Parts: sequence; structure tokens; C-alpha cells
Amino acid sequence: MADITETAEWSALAEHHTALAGRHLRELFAEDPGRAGRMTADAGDLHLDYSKHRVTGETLRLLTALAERAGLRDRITAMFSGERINVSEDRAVLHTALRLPREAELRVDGQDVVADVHAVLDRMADFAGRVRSGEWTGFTGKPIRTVVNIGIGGSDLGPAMAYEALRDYADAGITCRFVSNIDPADVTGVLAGLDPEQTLVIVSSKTFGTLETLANARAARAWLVDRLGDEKAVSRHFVAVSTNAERVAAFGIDTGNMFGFWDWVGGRYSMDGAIGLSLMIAIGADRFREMLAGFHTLDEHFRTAPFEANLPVLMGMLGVWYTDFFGAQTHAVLPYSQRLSRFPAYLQQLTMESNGKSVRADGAPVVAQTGEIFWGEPGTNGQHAFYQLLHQGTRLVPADFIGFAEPFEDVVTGDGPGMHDLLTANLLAQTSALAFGKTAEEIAAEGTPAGIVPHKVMPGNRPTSTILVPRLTPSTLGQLIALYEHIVFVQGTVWGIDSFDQWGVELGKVMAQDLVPALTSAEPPADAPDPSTAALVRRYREWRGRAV
Ligand SMILES: O=P(O)(O)OC[C@H]1O[C@H](O)[C@H](O)[C@@H](O)[C@@H]1O
Repeated sequence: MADITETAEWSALAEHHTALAGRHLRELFAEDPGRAGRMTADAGDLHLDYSKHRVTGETLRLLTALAERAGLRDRITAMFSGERINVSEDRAVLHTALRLPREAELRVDGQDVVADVHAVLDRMADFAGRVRSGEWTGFTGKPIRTVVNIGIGGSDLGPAMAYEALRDYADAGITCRFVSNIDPADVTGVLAGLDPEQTLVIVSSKTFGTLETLANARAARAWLVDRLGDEKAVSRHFVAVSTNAERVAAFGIDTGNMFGFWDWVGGRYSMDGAIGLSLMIAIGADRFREMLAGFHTLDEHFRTAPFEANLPVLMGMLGVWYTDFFGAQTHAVLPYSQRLSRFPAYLQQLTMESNGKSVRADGAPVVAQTGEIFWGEPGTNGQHAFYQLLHQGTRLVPADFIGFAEPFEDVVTGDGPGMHDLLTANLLAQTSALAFGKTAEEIAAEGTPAGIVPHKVMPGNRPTSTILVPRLTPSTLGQLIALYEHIVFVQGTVWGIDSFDQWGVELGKVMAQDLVPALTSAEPPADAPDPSTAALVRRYREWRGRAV
């Protein structure tokens, strides 16, 4: 694989960065006010304003040239057609197939992928419909009122985030709860107060071998059997989502109540397939399909739009710009929507598990910084917590602001304004303040004492994307998720890494299993992986009243 940093396109960007790095967004706007109108792009219902970035038209031209040079065009074709681009696991990467319309055609190794996807969706829709209508009952004949999804990572974050995002559309009186952590406080807290007769547990695990999920599932099964007094109750209250039927059966869940997916769907790319069953039960199959159509809209945009008007390409390459040329370490994502409170956490897995790699797909070391550190909180909460650092800290933190024109339901008291307009005013104020700041002269002119002026200077020149969306719906949520999936893909392509494996999480899992006996054995353990850990094991055992 060629070294991307040795290409003429990379060098051109490095030179351009030297020329541009000292320029302020104030100057860039003063010289070219038209950039506000020009530096926007639309995809589906998403409107992106990227004019408040430290870029000129030339930067964009150079960034898209780098994307071309990295082979992005061919990589897009390869992914969408089912080539095995996940090389370290020798798998195709076809989450985009999960949202292909029924009439689409895609065969991989002779297999009709679209037919397979829709067969599962139809089974999910049938099951979800029966649960929603009350036709599917619990063991004692009562309808289901609460769905508990047990899973972790990609088998939790997607549905948990999306359920929260779309809970206003949950119209069948069924609520969802999510259990992920192996901390017993999680499962205990979630099950507390639930009526087992009206609770459906979905055990979600691609591998069905994940320690946390199996431990939580056993805990939930024990709770159910204990309360209902009959093992036979399990088949009415437990269903599974997995790629591994054998393990599902071994756990004691009827594989007739299992919803499958395939090894070509990565865990963090799976919430729009069977892993979304809890969400589908909450909002119904029609809404779920609207979400899939939203995903597909962005897929088609990514596949076909020219790079200079392509949202994932633009945003992905802007991330490369700040990561590799400005040395930015992190990337804030700031949804101005309480409903998207779990979106940053969802994006952390999507982006950081995908692109947090130090070797390229060919096994050679990477040649540039990879993997932006994603973080964020919904606005306006973040404003009263960490925005101080965004505005006046020493670090450059590019940020995505996501806002919606229409609330699901506004609150207006007295003569208004409504709370939603106040929310949006805050979003716009923040991006403007971050970009343009406030100079010492402006602050002094307000009569500020000289000693205080430096404290109040707002440096500005802090780059942001603003994504405006008409309203948060199943479709626009699907569009937003697909946008970030493809941003990850664009960056992974430039960095030359396999964005679809996650070998880095394995060692800790194995070591945890090895440490269990050291913590629990009757006799003091003979060894530990290292002296520090040995000392901590001793202290833990002491406090647990075990022999040391
Ligand atoms: O769905 P599962 O097989 O239970 O896996 C759950 C999660 O655990 C793994 O450790 C991976 O890091 C994640 O990518 C995955 O989503």
C-alpha cells in the first residue's frame, strides 16, 4: 500500500496548511462573504453549513483530491458491491444492504442478500406487530408492556440511542429498557419494579458469546423463572437476536424466536437490522422502515454525489484536515436535541472502534494520526459545563452542531418565545461565537477594566459544522446515522486502515476471564499478570474478606 503522506496531494495540503493556519475566520469571511452561501451542501433532509471551517475553496479542492488519491471512489464501489474489504476478518462489509429496498438486487457469492434481509425484516415486523397488538402474550396470558434489551456495544448502543431519539413515536404503550454493563447494578436497576408477566427480554448478541450479555441474560432469566415459578415461561418471555443459532439454543432460547443477521454486518453497524428489534416493537414496523429509507437516502447520496457536494466526504475530509494537519486530537458532537442524548455515545463506538488503529489494512504501521476522539453532550447542557474550554482553551476542538427546525412538541409560556426557539438561538450563538470570537478592542470599548479585558477575550477561529434538519423523525435519524457511518469510511480509506475489525478489545476480555480465579479462589492466588495488578488483587481480596 502506498504511503499517503508521500503523495503530491498530501504535500500540497501540508503547504496549504502552512499558508492558511494563521488566517482567522474573520478574515476569511471579510474577504469572501459569499462563502456562507457557497459552503453548504444538502443530502436528503440534512443541510450542512461548513463555512465556519478553517478552509477556503482551495482547501476543499485539495481535500477532495486527496480522497481521490486514496482511492475512495473504488473503495465505495467495493463496499457497496460486497467485496471482502474487512481483510483481517476476511468479510464483506454490507451494512448498506440492511436498508436496500425490497426491489433492489445484490448478490454476494451467489446469495440473494436483499431477499435474506427482507425475510428477516418481515419476520421482525410480524413479531413486533403481534407484541404491539397484544396477540403475543406472556406466559400467564398478559400482553407485553416492557421490552428489555440485553446486549452491549453494538448490540446496545444503537437501539438504546435510537429508542431515546424516537420515543415520541412509541405509540403502542410499550416502553423499552436497556441492560448492558456487567455491573450487577445495571440489570438489577432495570428489572426493579417491572412486572415479569408483562416483560419481554431480547437477548442481543452477534456472537452470543459476550460475557456481559450472557451474565445479564442469565440474571434476567433467573428473575423471571423465580417470579413466575416455571421454567416453561422462558419461551414466552425471551427472544434472541444473533448470528449464532447454536449458542442461542444452548442458552435455552427457542431458535424459532431468534432473529438473525450475518457476519457481513459489524456490531457497530447493526442497529438497522435485527438488533433494532426493540426499537421496532416500540415504534412499529412502518416507522422502522421509514428509518431504513432514511439510511438508504444517505447511502445513495454517498455512492453517487460528486465529492465536492458529498456530505460524508466533506465532513470526513474535514476531520482528516484537523487531525492530520492541525494536530487536533478530539472532535465534539453537540446535538441540540435532548432526544439525541445518547448520540455521542453511539458515535464513540462507531468512530473510535472503527478507526482507532495503529496499523493499516496491510499490517504496516499507519503513517499519520488516525481515529478522532469523539465526545459530546446535548446542547444546551454542554454550554454550562465544558464550552469554556471550547471557547477559550488552548486546544483546537472541531465540533459538529446538530439542530432541528421543528420540535416534536414545543412549550410556550406567556407571550413566548417557545423553548425550542431558545434552544436553536443557543446553537446559532455558539457557532458564531466560536468562529468570530470577540477582540480585546471590542471588549475594552464596552468599558471593561483593562485588567479584566484579557480574561474576556474570545479568540474565535474555532471551526464548526452546523447540520440543520427539518425535524427529528425515523427517516432523519437514519440519515444522520448513515452520514457518520460513511464519514468513518472516508477517513478509514485515507488512513488505509480496516475500519471493520476491533482486535484491540480482545486482550482485555481474555485477561478478565483469567483474573476471575485470582479474585475468587479460596487460597491466595499464586500469580497475577504484573506486580501492580497483584497488589490490587490482594487489596481487593482483603476488602472482600478473602485469604491473602
Ligand atoms: O454483539 P456481541 O457479539 O455481543 O458483541 C458486542 C460488542 O462486543 C465486542 O467486544 C466488540 O468490541 C463490539 O464491537 C461488539 O459490538
